[in-house]
Amino acid sequence: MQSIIINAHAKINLTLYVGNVLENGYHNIDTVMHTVELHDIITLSKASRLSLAVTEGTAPSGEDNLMWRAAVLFAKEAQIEPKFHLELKKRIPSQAGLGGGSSDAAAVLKGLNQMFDYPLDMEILHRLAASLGADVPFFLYEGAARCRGIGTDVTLIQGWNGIPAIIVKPDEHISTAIAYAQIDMLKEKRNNFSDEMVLALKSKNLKLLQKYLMNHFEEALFSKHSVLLDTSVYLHQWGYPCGMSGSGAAFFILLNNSAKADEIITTISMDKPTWFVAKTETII
Ligand SMILES: C[C@@](CO)(OP(=O)(O)O)[C@H](O)COP(=O)(O)OP(=O)(O)OC[C@H]1O[C@@H](n2ccc(N)nc2=O)[C@H](O)[C@@H]1O
Ligand SMILES: Nc1ncnc2c1ncn2[C@@H]1O[C@H](COP(=O)(O)OP(=O)(O)O)[C@@H](O)[C@H]1O
Repeated sequence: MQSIIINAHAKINLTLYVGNVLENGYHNIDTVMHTVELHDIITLSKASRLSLAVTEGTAPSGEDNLMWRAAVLFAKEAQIEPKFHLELKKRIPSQAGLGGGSSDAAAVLKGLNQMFDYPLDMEILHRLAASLGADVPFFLYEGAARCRGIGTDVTLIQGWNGIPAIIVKPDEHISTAIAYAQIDMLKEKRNNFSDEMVLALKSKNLKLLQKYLMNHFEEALFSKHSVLLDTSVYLHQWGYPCGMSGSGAAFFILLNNSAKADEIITTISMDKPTWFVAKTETII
């Protein structure tokens, strides 16, 4: 196989409980993540050297791109020369809590493994993924999962395919590391509803899902970033399940009706012309 094209999907966090901080600065978390259809497009080709081109949208080029680091790690572990061309069409907004960079990195690991006829097993891929970022292992599996530890302990759960969704991102960028530091300042935190969220997905009950959405980054960041609080209030006006994804600044709305999603998107696009707004759906 000379080349391969892969869709690298975004994720949303339906729950995100942040617990204690570890000695290395990372935090224990408990999060229910779900893949959505919104995706970057990655093409991997055999070449004479390692190169990377971003041909649509904006993302770091060269070694600063997680895809590059994933390719180097893969080649070393598989004991082959890193001679690949990596092409990225970037459609997932960056620094948004949608895991775009992590998903791209996982797609490179999976794609190269397929291209070279599976030299690495899932356990090794998981280890390489975890060394690239706490969110990366989830994207090896996709669908729906409960992720614990620092996010790298992935348990697959029953997902809910095809919930119409809207992804919205105001003009704000939040660094994940800074967002975690803000959580350490919180005196009180909401309960962890991850057990309940697993059941809400299993029973495909949108009301239950709405009841149990939670994200500690909302509590930590809304008081410091008024744009985020304002966005949350604005998006809740329609009465559908709505929350911030990961460490922000993207939000999602989940609906029971695709036509209503179109209507809401038209309104948001008129009210907030500079925001990123996209219609998508959950996928498993
Ligand atoms: C918050 C979450 C929730 O899904 O997603 P995003 O909002 O970034 O999408 C993840 O935990 C982000 O995972 P990821 O983006 O892979 O994190 P990494 O690159 O490994 O780490 C970035 C920084 O976040 C902090 N970090 C990350 C994970 C974790 N469990 N505890 C942490 O404290 C560390 O300060 C680290 O230096
Ligand atoms: N392939 C990539 N796509 C996007 N960002 C990347 C990529 N590789 C590295 N990065 C870096 O990672 C940072 C976080 O990006 P991203 O993964 O989109 O954030 P988040 O996890 O918050 O959704 C970016 O600011 C960028 O500098």
